[in-house]
Amino acid sequence: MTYTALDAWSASAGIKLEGTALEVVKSMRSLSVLAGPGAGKTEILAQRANFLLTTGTCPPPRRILAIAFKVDAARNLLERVQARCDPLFWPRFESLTLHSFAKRILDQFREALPDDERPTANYRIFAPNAAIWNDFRRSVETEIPAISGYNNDSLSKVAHSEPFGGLFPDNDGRERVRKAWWKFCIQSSQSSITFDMVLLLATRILQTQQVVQSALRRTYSHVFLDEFQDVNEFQYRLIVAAFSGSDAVLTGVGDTNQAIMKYAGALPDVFQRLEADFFATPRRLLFNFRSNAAIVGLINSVVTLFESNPVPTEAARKDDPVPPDAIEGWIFSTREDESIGITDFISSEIGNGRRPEDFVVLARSYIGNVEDRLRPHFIAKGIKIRNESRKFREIEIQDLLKEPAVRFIMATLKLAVNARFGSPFQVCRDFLAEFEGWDIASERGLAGSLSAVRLVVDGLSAVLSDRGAADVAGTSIAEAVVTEIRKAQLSRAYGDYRNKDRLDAVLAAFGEFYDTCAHKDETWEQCIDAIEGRGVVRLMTIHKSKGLEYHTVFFVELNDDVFWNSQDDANVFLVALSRARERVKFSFCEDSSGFKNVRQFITSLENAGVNFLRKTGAA
Ligand SMILES: Nc1ncnc2c1ncn2[C@@H]1O[C@H](COP(=O)(O)OP(=O)(O)OP(=O)(O)O)[C@@H](O)[C@H]1O
Repeated sequence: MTYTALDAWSASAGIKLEGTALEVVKSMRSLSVLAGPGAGKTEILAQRANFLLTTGTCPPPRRILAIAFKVDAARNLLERVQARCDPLFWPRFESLTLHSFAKRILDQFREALPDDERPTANYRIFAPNAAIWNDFRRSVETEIPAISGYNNDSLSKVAHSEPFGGLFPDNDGRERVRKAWWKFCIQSSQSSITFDMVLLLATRILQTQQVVQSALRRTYSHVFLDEFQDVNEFQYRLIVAAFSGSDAVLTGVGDTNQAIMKYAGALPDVFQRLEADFFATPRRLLFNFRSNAAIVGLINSVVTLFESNPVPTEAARKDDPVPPDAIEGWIFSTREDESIGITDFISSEIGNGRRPEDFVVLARSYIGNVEDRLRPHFIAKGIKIRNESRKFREIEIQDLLKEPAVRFIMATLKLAVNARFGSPFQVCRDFLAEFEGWDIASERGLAGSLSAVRLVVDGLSAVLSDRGAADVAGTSIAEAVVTEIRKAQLSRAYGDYRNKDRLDAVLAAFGEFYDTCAHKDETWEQCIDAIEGRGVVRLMTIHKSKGLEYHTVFFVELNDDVFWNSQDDANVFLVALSRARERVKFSFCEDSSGFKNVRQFITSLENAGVNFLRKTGAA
């Protein structure tokens, strides 16, 4: 293996790395990096992985572990590393969510737990609802009469508090409740445990089993913590148990303005803790690579509405041209006028060569209502629109497409109909190699995965038998790709699918969603584009826009004073605002019930440089 000399290493084409960004990429010590939206946090981690692997700074057999807090963030980072790094190197880069990291420890070392804390091998993960808390109360009310004094919230706190007798004295009533909950979850023929319990158990294993802890520490020389602002206490403790006091170099990256998870208990001082516990040096990235100068200016002004001493970001694209309507507010008399106005605007932009997928319409909630209002106008103009929150079998489209089973089906389908968008061969091969445990860096693994790809594609082609997309049912495609054997493999590879109903629901949802995308007289390519959202204008809630970027962002339905009452809401709004590359439009309607509450917000936007126009429905 040939390594690049440290000072001969350079960033991938098109990526500008200077100053602090370059220092972060090449750092030999732990860092805690704060950066605003669009600062290139994900890109910097991808470049850092490339640097560490290709220069031999992370030497084999040691690996890099990247921990993210959402499945798509973990996948996005892995894809960027794969795209920028030679296949000789990137297999030593692992990108996991913290949950899957914890689950992996639990699954491998479950046996090390004492009897009363050890879930059964076939344990399932659940989120307790009111009915389950009631069941629990009923099951222990004779033994612990005080249980009636606990509401669901306090029950959840006690149940998931510091376990194993660490927090409450033995004679404290709460300790009895906690123990009873663990017994309730663990001691049946199939244990049901919460995600928090998975984290606690994995932490427990690392704290008590030195061999496991040392093996983990030997494996990883570098650890990335992406979206670190979202870490809560349990999650942080797992990271401490895994790596505190080791030689691992940690890189924690995050953005306090994007702390979307505050409601889930994210730690406000998590960066300071990283600095104290891991001797991480603080760094700040001040550029925004995504948005043009007008939008960066707006973001900086809006931040001052919510924070007393914000650190402004600088537009890295300061020399790029800015469209005259880059930041604009629109006021319509009625919602009907608004729907016509937005549709006409997008339609004329598409007429000028912009793509439908360059636009997103964001609302805080009730996105289905927005869809109902816009759809007829979009149809009349021949533009496809998609509400990413629309559910099939309780799964939102946006989440459905991220499901491993669906990504595997889509890659196979593309190969079968010869639609090459998005490296389907590589995706399909990697899935199959993962299912079979093949190492594609080895000759045997590569040959095995190639013939497996051929086999699965041939199997699907036989089912399609030269028919058009609309003549094949979505369920037939799902069944042809995800056979019973593949189902078993998927459930081995992805903990979520261990619950058979869940995998079946994903496959059924895919089938139904496919059927809505396959139209008569359209080609396979059009069908695949419709599934993957090319050629469609998207609608989504602002929460779901995190991590994405669009040319033009419309905000609608911001007519809600509740929205501006908390720092969390402000953060969510800032995340959404920073999705825009070139243009942001804030649209308000006078006939919506919340309009009377947004005067102050409109004034603030005006003060921040947003030009408000009174609009009519007509183009
Ligand atoms: N150093 C760089 N040089 C040029 N372009 C860059 C650089 N870093 C990032 N970009 C581009 O800027 C955009 C934002 O980058 P990226 O998604 O990595 O930022 P982020 O900080 O992770 O974003 P966010 O947290 O707001 O979702 C992307 O289009 C990316 O390709």
